[in-house]
Amino acid sequence: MVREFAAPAKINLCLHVLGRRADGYHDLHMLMQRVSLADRVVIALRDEPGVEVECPGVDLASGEQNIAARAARVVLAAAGRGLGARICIDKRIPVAAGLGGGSSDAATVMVGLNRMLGAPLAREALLREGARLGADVPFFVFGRPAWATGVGDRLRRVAALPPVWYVLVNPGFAVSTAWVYGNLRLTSPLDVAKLPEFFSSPDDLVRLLHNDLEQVTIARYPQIADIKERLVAAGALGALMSGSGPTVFGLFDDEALAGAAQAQLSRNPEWRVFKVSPVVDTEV
Ligand SMILES: C[C@@](CO)(OP(=O)(O)O)[C@H](O)COP(=O)(O)OP(=O)(O)OC[C@H]1O[C@@H](n2ccc(N)nc2=O)[C@H](O)[C@@H]1O
Ligand SMILES: Nc1ncnc2c1ncn2[C@@H]1O[C@H](COP(=O)(O)OP(=O)(O)O)[C@@H](O)[C@H]1O
Repeated sequence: MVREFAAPAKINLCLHVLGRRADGYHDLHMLMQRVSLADRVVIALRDEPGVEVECPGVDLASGEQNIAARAARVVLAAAGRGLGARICIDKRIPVAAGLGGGSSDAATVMVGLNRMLGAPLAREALLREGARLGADVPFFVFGRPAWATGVGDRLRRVAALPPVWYVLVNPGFAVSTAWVYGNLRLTSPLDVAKLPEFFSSPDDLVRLLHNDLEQVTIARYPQIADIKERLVAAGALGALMSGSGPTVFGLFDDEALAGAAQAQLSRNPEWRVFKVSPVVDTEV
């Protein structure tokens, strides 16, 4: 049996760091949304045990170090039928970019393989096992826009978000999430009660845009501030670094303007620029 799935990227519309925990991780308060830039994941079931992963054309680990392999192993073990899997990932999401590509691949493999094997894991188990693979994996299993708290593993539905377009600009270098958290200087935490719950217009989203990880990342990579300015000059209502960066997204309420901004920013040959829209909900 062979199946193909889309593994979408995410953006963090807001990311507030509440504090450092005893285990070294940070408690967060985020609004997260999946967008239409996606890796293509092909899963083939095999009669013999073992997992193989390849990501053609990308300098990424293909064995056990690939998070998609670890995700597959969890589901195959739960099925307990001595089966294996071969996974091929067409990486379209830039790697180590703040777009959650690895986490999305892992969640997509867990959910997809689980379905192919007759659902040995219930939704709660997928969320729990996903959290063991990476802090962002449960959000992708969740399958809809969400408020994410804890390390990103506690998820709560958000009322419908307004239709908008985003232009993603990736400057072409990778940033390590662990490095960003490790160099963070914590400021006074946010009063979460002040965050809005309902978003009826694009302006409501613009008011939310905030990322506590921006300062440390921009201090090392000033190009990120430059990209933000260019997106706003090209007509974005607001622009923000996503997650630990370095990808920046601009928020547009007009698709043609977003298209023009994409064309304009694509003139820089070092940048990868994508025009995307929010992904429709897909609950497991
Ligand atoms: C910043 C965010 C925002 O969505 O995403 P990215 O920008 O990386 O996609 C996440 O918090 C990233 O989540 P994820 O990339 O899954 O993190 P993990 O692999 O579990 O952790 C990598 C390292 O980051 C640090 N870490 C991660 C999450 C967190 N809440 N606090 C942390 O301090 C830890 O040092 C950990 O060892
Ligand atoms: N399938 C995968 N896709 C991307 N990165 C992966 C994958 N498997 C393991 N990794 C590792 O995870 C790290 C984080 O990658 P990624 O999820 O793309 O970034 P981010 O955490 O910024 O969203 C990479 O540096 C890479 O070495």
